[in-house]
Amino acid sequence: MKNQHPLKIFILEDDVWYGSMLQHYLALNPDYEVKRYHNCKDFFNHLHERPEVVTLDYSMPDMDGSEVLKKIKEVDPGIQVIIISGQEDIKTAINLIKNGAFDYIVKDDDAKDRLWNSLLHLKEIDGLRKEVEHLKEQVGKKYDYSKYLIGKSPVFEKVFSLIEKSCKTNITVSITGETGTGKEMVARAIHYNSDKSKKPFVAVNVAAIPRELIESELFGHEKGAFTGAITRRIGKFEEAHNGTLFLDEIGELDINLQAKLLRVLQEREITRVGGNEVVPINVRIIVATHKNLLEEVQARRFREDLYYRLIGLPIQIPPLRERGNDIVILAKHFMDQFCKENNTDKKLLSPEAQQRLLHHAFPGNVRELRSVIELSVVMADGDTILPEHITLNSNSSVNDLMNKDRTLKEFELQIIQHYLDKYDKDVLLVAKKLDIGKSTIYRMIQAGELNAR
Ligand SMILES: Nc1ncnc2c1ncn2[C@@H]1O[C@H](COP(=O)(O)OP(=O)(O)OP(=O)(O)O)[C@@H](O)[C@H]1O
Repeated sequence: MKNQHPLKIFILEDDVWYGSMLQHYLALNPDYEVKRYHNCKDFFNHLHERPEVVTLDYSMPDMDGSEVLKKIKEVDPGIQVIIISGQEDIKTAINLIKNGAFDYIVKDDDAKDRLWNSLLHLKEIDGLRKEVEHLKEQVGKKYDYSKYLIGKSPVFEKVFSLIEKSCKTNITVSITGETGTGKEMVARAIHYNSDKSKKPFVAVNVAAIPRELIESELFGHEKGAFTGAITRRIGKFEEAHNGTLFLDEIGELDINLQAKLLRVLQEREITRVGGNEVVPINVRIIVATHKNLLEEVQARRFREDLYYRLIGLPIQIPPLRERGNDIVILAKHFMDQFCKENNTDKKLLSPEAQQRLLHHAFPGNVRELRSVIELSVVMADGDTILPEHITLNSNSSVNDLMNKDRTLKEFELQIIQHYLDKYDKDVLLVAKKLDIGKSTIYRMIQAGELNAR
C-alpha cells in the first residue's frame, strides 16, 4: 500500500444493491475514497488507478474469485484484497489467504461491520509497516556524527578530520583522552560511518572485567574449560566478526594477555579458552586509553610490539578545558536535550553562568559538564540558568588551580584562600596547617588579597 490519503478502495461486486450499500457505508469515513465496479472487465480497465484496497465478491459471474485475486497481485502485490463471499468455506478462505488475500468475510448481517474493522486493522498494519521501513531507512542512513558529537573549536575540528580519515579505511585507530572526553563516541562515529556500519560494534571495557575473566570474555571458552563454564560461549572477537571491536582502557590489559592479543591480531584467528578449534576472525580494532601508552611502554607495563601494532591512526581528544567555547556550545546542547527529554520549556544560559562554566577545569570533561548542566536545569525555576544554579564539583578546585597559568603569588593566595574557606576562616589553624606565619596571612587579609569574612 502507498502512503496516500484518502485510502483508495475499489469495490468489485455484481450485486448492485449490495455494492451500493457497501459503497455508501464505507464512504461515511472521510478518509476513504470508494469506487464501485459491477464486472471484472470494467474493474481491470481501471486497475491502473492503483487502489490500495479491493473488496472482492468471490463469485463474480465473469471470472473466478481466485483468478481475480491472482491477476490483481500480478499487477501490484501491494494492493490489499478483502474477499467477500456468499458462503463460509474455510478451505477456500485459507487458500485465498495463502495466496495473498488480506481477509475473508462472509456476506451476512455483520459483513459491513467486519469489513469496516478489517480496513481499520489493515491501516494499522500498514502504519506499522511504514514505521519499520522508516526505521530501516534511518539505520541504513549514514550516522551523521556531527549532530551528536558536538564541538566547533579548532582542536576538536582536528578530531573530526581524523574521524573522517579513519572512516575511509579499516586502519586500526587508537584514541587517547582523559576520562569523559568522548572516546567511545568517537569510536562509534568511526564504526557507523565505515563500510562495516551494518555489522556489529562491540565495546569491551578492559578495566571493568576481572583479570581472570578477560581472556574468556575476549576469546570465548568451550564447555568445561574452567569451573563455571557450563556451556560454550563465544567471545567478543567472534561477536564482532566483520564489524568493529572497541577495546576501551587497553592500557589496563594484563601483560600476559597482551602477548595473546598480539598473536590474535597478527594471525587474525582465535582459539577459545579450553578449545583447539582455530576460528578465523575479521574485525576492525579501535582502542582507547586515558593513559600515555608510550610512557607505559617505557615503564615496561605495556609491550612495545603490541603498542606498534595498535597505534595505527592516533586520535588525541583534547580535554574539555582546552576546547574554549565548546564548553558553552555543549552546555546549551545538553540543556536542550534535557529539557526535551523531560518535556519542559527550553532554558537560556545567562552570560554570567557561561563565565562560571568557562572558568571551571572540568576534570571529568564532557561527562561532568553534562551532569552539572542537568542539575542546573533542575535547580533553575525560571527560564534562565544563573550562576547560582550551577553546582561545580569542589574536588576539582585543585585541578582548577593547576590548569590555569598563574604567578606563584596567585597560586599562593588561592591555596591560602582555599584553606581559609575550608577551616571557617580560622587564621591560626590555617597558618599551622600550611606551616606559614599567621602574620603573613593577616597582612594579606589587610591588603584585601584574601577574604576572611
Ligand atoms: N563531543 C561530544 N558531544 C556530545 N556529547 C559528548 C561529547 N563527548 C562526550 N559526550 C558525552 O559525554 C559522555 C562521555 O562520553 P564517552 O563515554 O564517549 O567518553 P569516554 O572518553 O569514552 O569516557 P571514559 O572512557 O572515561 O568512560 C557521554 O554521555 C557522551 O554522550
